[in-house]
Amino acid sequence: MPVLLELDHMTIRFGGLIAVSELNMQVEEGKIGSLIGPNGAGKSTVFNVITGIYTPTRGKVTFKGQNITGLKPYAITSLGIARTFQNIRLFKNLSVLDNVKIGRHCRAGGGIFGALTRHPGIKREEKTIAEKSLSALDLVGLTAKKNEQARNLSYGEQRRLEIARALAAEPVLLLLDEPAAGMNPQEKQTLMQMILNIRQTGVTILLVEHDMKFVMNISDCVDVLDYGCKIASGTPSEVQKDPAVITAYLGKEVG
Ligand SMILES: Nc1ncnc2c1ncn2[C@@H]1O[C@H](COP(=O)(O)OP(=O)(O)OP(=O)(O)O)[C@@H](O)[C@H]1O
Repeated sequence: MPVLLELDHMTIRFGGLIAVSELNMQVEEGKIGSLIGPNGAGKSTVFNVITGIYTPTRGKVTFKGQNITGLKPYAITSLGIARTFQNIRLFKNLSVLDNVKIGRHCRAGGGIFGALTRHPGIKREEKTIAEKSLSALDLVGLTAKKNEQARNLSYGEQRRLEIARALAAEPVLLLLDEPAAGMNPQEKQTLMQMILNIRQTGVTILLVEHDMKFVMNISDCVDVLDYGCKIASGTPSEVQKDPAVITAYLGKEVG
């Protein structure tokens, strides 16, 4: 499969701390990749570099063959990378559907003038936003709750709503930061099926996740970070057997 995302010797420092060092990593089109590692290993920092929140100190990020290093977050989103965050970031007083529509803003071109004048192009655009948002809700199984206030959803549903919002941007690559955090086993099962369904639609997925069972069950390939350095990379079964990974997770079960 062609490589969709590539990090080439990506390094990022915060003052004296090297948070990620010389990271080489690839995500192939159509795959589910995972980035794992103990607390503070640098996983979220990698997501923040890919999405343009941080500019790497050294190295390069390539997406669909284009160098995206140092581009602004909105530019990266409009090229086709969307993400969710570790903590829930919903507008709790808005409806479920409106929360998803917000995720679509990067694809909307009408601007404030068009919105105020109710230009016909804007009406068409609003129709597209509604349709795309509804299909994102369908993918995460929340269609029936579209008119509910986000605050009334269960925890697992709120996390799925965040994924729908990211999907509304019609990403080619979806980054999920600890999607299973805080979920019960039933919610994790639903989430896993949902991620597989999203992949079926052609979206490539990269996740950061602490739940090893979840990672090992769903991933095509796994990269392991420890103290900002990549210590292993491979299929789930290769990574689980890797002595460096076992040492990094000493005392914890990998898989
Ligand atoms: N903006 C920042 N300024 C200074 N240091 C930072 C910043 N962001 C991250 N770090 C540091 O970089 C290192 C990597 O942090 P990061 O959050 O990427 O790890 P992580 O693997 O995602 O951890 P966790 O699993 O706990 O979320 C940590 O030592 C962290 O304290």
